[in-house]
Amino acid sequence: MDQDLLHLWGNFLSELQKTEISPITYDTFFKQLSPIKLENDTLFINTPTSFIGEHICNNESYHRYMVDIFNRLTEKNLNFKFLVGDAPYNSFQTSSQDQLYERSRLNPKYTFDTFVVGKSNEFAHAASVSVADSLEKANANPLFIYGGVGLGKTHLMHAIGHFVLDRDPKKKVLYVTSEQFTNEFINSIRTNKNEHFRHKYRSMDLLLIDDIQFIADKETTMEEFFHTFNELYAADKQIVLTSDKPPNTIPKLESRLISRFAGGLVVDIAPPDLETRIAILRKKSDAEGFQVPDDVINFIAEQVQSNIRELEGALSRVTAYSRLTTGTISIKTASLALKDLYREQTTKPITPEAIKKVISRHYNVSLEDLDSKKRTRSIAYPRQIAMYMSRQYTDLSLLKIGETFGGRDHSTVIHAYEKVSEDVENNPSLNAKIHQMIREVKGEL
Ligand SMILES: Nc1ncnc2c1ncn2[C@@H]1O[C@H](COP(=O)(O)OP(=O)(O)OP(=O)(O)O)[C@@H](O)[C@H]1O
Repeated sequence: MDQDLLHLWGNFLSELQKTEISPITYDTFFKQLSPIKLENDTLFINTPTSFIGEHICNNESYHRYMVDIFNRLTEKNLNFKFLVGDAPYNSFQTSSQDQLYERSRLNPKYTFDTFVVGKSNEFAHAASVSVADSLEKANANPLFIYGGVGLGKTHLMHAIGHFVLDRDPKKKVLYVTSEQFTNEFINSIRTNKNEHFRHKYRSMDLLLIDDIQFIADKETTMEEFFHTFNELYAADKQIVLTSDKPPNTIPKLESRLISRFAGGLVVDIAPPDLETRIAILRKKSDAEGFQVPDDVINFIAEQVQSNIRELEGALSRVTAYSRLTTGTISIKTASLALKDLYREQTTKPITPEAIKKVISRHYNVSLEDLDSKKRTRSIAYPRQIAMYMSRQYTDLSLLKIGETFGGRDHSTVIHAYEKVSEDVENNPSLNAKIHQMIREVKGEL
């Protein structure tokens, strides 16, 4: 086979693995493909079964990843034709609506319509809708969304972009990760195009920057971002940022940026509760046209608890596995499909009570003292760690956690969470200790 084509395909696969495509989806679908030939901007791809080709063609975000990555690698907008054996099977081409989204780098799948709202994300969702709906006013500027991996921050950010563009396609909207921002900035210096870079970013109506925590250790990029931010802010242009932590706990982030971020609207997304996970799976399976029985949806939702990206990956794996084996989706096929990935839930549930017991043992503090009003450091700090763990490892709201610690209010829990998050970042041994304690809570040690 053409070595250049093989090389291109290898680069595509390794780029794809850096995206949000889950390892399960990658193994189940993309790894099975192989390139045949590249002819007149059309890439012919072999798929072992029509199901795999169909699955990829019907999924707009997979399409987007393919278009984006090949565009970067070849500087061309390729079309793709899938073949099963030698028979033409299916193809997709880039439409003008796609081009608009492509300019803004928005994923067509991430809209408010496809976002399931539950207790864990309702505030972040409401804030995002309000920002999108009143763009001109830029009342909450910046909107800063933070939370753990795979919980929907990027999705909400894109949804804001879609809402704005659907209402007015002339608006200048741009989504970038902080890594892309950094790379473009560095390239602009290298190629003497810094003015162009500045003009591009500073003329946006809506700038969406994902994973902003990654610019914190890059001083010159941070400086550039600071000026971009100020200019957009002064012109009442909306900025939306996401991060894995709140602004004041991002290590090495300059204090002038912390105060600007905190001056906008800061909202968090927590891991979804069971009901929300079920609703997400139902919505995804309906959207993909999968007929998944309720008991299987419940089963998957119970297996995959903390991360929505993994939840989606598990659903894809179950449907693919069922179709390729028995042809029907049942609890039996689902548990076989997931058996290597998720051990049966034999661990104990994580609750504030169980956390307090472990903390009490490790720090030699009584359970009564953890709930008491005592503020000596030897009691207050273990209490703060227990609150942090309750926030980090359970679905409970701040209010509920406060209640279980002797009726404290939610701001005390936020304060404890932020303080301990910062300590965890700066102190690897505390981080390790918390991991060990959580394993004890789960009964694994
Ligand atoms: N509430 C939701 N409803 C429907 N789908 C969701 C929801 N939240 C997340 N998802 C889906 O889960 C996947 C991961 O979400 P997303 O990429 O937005 O997470 P993230 O918080 O930005 O993660 P990371 O920190 O890793 O970048 C996406 O496919 C997204 O569509």
